[in-house]
Amino acid sequence: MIQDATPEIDLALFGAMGDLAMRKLYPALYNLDRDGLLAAETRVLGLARQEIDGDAFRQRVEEALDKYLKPGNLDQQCVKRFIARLEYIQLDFATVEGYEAIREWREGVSRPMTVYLAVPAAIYGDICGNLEASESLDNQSRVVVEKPIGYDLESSQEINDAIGAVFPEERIYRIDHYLGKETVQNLIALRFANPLFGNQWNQNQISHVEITVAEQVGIEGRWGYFDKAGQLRDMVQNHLLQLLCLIAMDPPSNLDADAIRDEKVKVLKALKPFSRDSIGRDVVRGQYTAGSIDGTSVPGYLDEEGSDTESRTETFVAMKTEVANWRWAGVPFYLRTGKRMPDKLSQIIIHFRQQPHYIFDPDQRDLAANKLIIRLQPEEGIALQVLTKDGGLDKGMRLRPGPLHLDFNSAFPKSRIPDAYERLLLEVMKGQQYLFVRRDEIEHAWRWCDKLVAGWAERDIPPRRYPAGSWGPVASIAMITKDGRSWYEDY
Ligand SMILES: NC(=O)C1=CN([C@@H]2O[C@H](COP(=O)(O)OP(=O)(O)OC[C@H]3O[C@@H](n4cnc5c(N)ncnc54)[C@H](OP(=O)(O)O)[C@@H]3O)[C@@H](O)[C@H]2O)C=CC1
Ligand SMILES: O=C1O[C@H](COP(=O)(O)O)[C@@H](O)[C@H](O)[C@H]1O
Repeated sequence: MIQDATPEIDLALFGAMGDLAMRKLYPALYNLDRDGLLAAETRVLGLARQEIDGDAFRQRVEEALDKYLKPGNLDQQCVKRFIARLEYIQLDFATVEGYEAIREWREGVSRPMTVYLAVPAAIYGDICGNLEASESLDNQSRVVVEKPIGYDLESSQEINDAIGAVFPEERIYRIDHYLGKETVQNLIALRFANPLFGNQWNQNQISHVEITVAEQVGIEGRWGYFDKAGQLRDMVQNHLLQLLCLIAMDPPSNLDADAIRDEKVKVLKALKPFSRDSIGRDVVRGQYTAGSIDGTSVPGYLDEEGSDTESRTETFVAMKTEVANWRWAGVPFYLRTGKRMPDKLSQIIIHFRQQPHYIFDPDQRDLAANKLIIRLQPEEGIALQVLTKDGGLDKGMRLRPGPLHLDFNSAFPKSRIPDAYERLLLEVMKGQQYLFVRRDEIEHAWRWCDKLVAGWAERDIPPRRYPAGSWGPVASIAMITKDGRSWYEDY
């Protein structure tokens, strides 16, 4: 059944034959269609430079759905309905020639057009300029752009200027797909709907925060892109800093996009820059060497396809940082992300302070602090680790840590947890921007990262090696251990 809440749109998808489109966007659009969340008239125009016709394009998309959707979600009738929405135009995006075909596709149609740029950011400006020059846009058209926007502050400003010359900020949707993950939404609910947490959320009650985003994959054939970027630009500048902002921000006055984004910007501005000394002490860069993941041997970074054996690009970063404001002064935020780690795992751990006076067994003192464990993947859920009395007559007043657990899959068994791209595409269709990143957020994040990169270059700090399948260089463990703490390990 179509829910009339989703407005109809025309989606022009640049990069229609690329990895992102095949792996994420068509499956997400199909799932929305299957769940009755695509308006009947919504159409999708694939644009790419391959010389194929509409039928061959639809065939490729159908194969992608077969490959990337969970078998239980494939319903042949829905596949047929979804595929019938697709059309294809062959185009070289860099030149204006051929863009008139988009205008022709839109002739006689009044529904808004959304342009999705699933292409490298370096050609966002060309595409926006060509769309404008060919008069393919109107004053309702929106644009969706992917991360990373640029390589540093300067390049991101150039790209944002080029997009902004054609689209006003309120019609630009900058994707950070972590913001579409179910638990991230729940983080907002948890923090701002529950006084239990809202009132404890500060340096008086929280001792430190951990954010781990571990990936099992390596660079997946993306050497050309990744070796120029590295894990700091690929993951920290966007996903980890966005998570940090959602944890650290003050309550917004309402759920409007700008109210939320204003608060996130304040956090980014308050992030302490690293000094020459603290870079060596509080940041660890790593690069994986050959190893094994789930019992399968995998090559080291320098042996990946297309590699340059001299590369010093990092595939792992761990750091201790701080948000220098009244709420968070003195509370370390430990961040860690890497490729080729033992598990795919994204989680945030909020470590609460211990009770001011402790009355239980001194041997158990280390247990005596609550932790809030916010799991983004693989199993989405939130658990509060509390201490209770260990059961049994022979145990006396022994404490036992255990979770008060909210596992979204078992708590809400009937509702499928949607992929981040489903949520984000739906919000674009509805014209809601609160899950998208504003220009100033991106630029403040780059400013902070650029200083770190400059510090690495100045101090000439090479990445430390870690075997694929490990939790990163030993130095990343030492970095937190010297504060008398450890990375949360209940994987
Ligand atoms: N893949 C992913 O998981 C993620 C991707 N992203 C971002 O999404 C965007 C797309 O990434 P991804 O799909 O992986 O990239 P791909 O290289 O797989 O796809 C990009 C597509 O754009 C096409 N293209 C590039 N230049 C032109 C041009 N001048 N004219 C016509 N077609 C052109 C390429 O065509 P051709 O093959 O002919 O060169 C290719 O099909 C990037 O900005 C990336 O950073 C962000 C997060 C995750
Ligand atoms: O943006 C990116 O994210 C993926 C990790 O996303 P996830 O949803 O699978 O956690 C990362 O592998 C990729 O390098 C990066 O560009």
